[in-house]
This record gives sequence, C-alpha cells and structure tokens, in this order.
Amino acid sequence: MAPEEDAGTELLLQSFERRFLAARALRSFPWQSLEAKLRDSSDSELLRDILQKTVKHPVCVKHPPSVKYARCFLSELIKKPSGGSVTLSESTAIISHGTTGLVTWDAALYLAEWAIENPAAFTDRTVLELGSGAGLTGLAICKMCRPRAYIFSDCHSRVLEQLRGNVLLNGLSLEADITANLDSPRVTVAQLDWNVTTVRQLSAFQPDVVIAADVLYCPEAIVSLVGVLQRLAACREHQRAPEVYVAFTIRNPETCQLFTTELGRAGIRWEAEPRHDQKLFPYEEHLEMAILNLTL
Ligand SMILES: C[S@@+](CC[C@H](N)C(=O)[O-])C[C@H]1O[C@@H](n2cnc3c(N)ncnc32)[C@H](O)[C@@H]1O
Repeated sequence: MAPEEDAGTELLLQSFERRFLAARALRSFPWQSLEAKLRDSSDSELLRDILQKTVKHPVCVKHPPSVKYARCFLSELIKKPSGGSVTLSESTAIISHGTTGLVTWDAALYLAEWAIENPAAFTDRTVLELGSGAGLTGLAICKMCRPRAYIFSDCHSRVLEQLRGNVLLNGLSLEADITANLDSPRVTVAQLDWNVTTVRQLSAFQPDVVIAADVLYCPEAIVSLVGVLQRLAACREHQRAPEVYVAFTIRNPETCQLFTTELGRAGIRWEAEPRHDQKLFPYEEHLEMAILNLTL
C-alpha cells in the first residue's frame, strides 16, 4: 500500500473507532469513504480492522454499547462490500398493472453504464429522473456517482410503491428518514406526471441534471415528454437550465425522428453522446441504443 493510502486508511479507522466508542449516530460515520476504499482496493482486511476498532475494541468489550446500537452498526457494515451491486424487486411481465414501469428496460442499463463511466456529470449535483420505473439507473448513480440529491419520479402508483421498496432494498434512506446516513445522497421518490406537472412544481426540485431512459415508446409519450422538457426549460428564469440526458433503444427510425422533430419544434437543441462499448450489464447484443444530450 502507498504511504498516502496507508495514512488514509489509518484516518478512516480512527474515525470509525472514535465515533463508535462515543456511540455517535450511525449516519455520522464515514460510510461513503469506506465504500470508496472497498471499491478501489481488494483490501479485504479493512472490514476486519474496522471490527477490531469497534465491536471488538477492548473498551467496547468491557463496556459494550446497547445491543441495538451494535446490531444496527453491524448490519450497516455488512451492506458495504456489496456497494458495487444493485438489487431490484421487479415484475416478471413486460406490462403489468397497466404500466411498463415494473421491469428494467435495456436503455436503463445502457444509461447506467454511461453514468458509471461519466460520474462527474452527477457528482455533487441534484438529479431528477423522469419515468424511473424499477429504479436501476438511479440506484446505480446513487451508489457509484455521488450525487448530492436524487429524485426518482414516475406517474404510476404501483411503480412508485416498487421504487420506494427498491431504494430501501439498496440500503438508501428516503428523505424523511432522520436516521439517514449523511454521506449518502438525499433520495426522494416523487409522483410526477409529465401531462400535469407545472413549471412551479418542477422548479421546486431545482435539478442540475435531468435524465430519462426508455420513455420514447409511443407518439403520445414523446409529445408528453417534450412538453415536460419545455416546462423544465421555463424553470431557468430563476436558475440555470438543467443538463438533460435521454437514453433509448432505437426500435424504429420513425420514433426517433418524431422525437427529434418535436425537440426542434420546441426549440430544444440536441447532440448524440458517443457510443460506449463497456458492457457491465447483460442486454440483447443486437439492440441499438442512443443517449441524446439536450440543451434546454
Ligand atoms: C418503458 S418504462 C421505462 C422505465 C425505466 N426508465 C427503465 O428504462 O427501465 C416507462 C416509464 O415511464 C413512465 N411514464 C409513462 N408515461 C408517463 C407520464 N406521463 N408521466 C410520468 N411517467 C410516465 C411509466 O410509468 C414507466 O415507468
């Protein structure tokens, strides 16, 4: 280990030790730094060292904290080595309960891969996702790109219910949770219907970045989506217009054409992001995907 890495690990261990022995709130622990260290190195000793500095510390063995505190700490620690994975509850049917949002679509995987390759687009920023569905893209961004806040949104009540479950399943807390880990992004699940949401509602989210995956599946959806993008553009009176990334599977040229025509009609410029080849997730080889970067 390089000397500066050594010093970083020592500080991290010290931080865990002090907070644990002082029985500080679990959200004040440097969980995100721990996750980053576990991601960057294959150092499996780190978790063992943390145990030695906390629950197995001689002071703690002699004067243990409450069982509840120790148990909550250990369950938080156990979640950490899985920082590089996303766990989802999904439907098995492509369409169920009248929505396509209960399963993960390929563009969501493609956009998640792009985000993991381009974390700077999201780091320390507020991200609003439109039509989040099962939530894979957002969960990958929350875990890998360190956004300041992440707003999952959708219009369908079943989808929103499943989304909330998937957020919790991945060890993230929802906004109202006062025990939330301060190192994690502020996560919200919002009901947002493109057909009825107003400029005022959209402004309240104060998004720096807006993303959407696989939301161009029919002409009505395209028109609604462009409508909401126009309202997002109107938010810029009081703040900078957000950056927008829309990912989709090119199923037929007419749909893409309709999208770019509607963008042109709304005065929204766009350019295609270069294709990425790094495949982290399994999806059909023959599918053609695209991500458009829109300027509102
Ligand atoms: C094909 S799914 C894509 C879900 C997810 N982004 C993915 O790629 O896996 C389309 C999503 O858009 C949502 N949606 C469709 N029309 C909407 C509208 N008018 N307002 C908000 N969400 C909408 C659906 O509920 C659904 O979750």
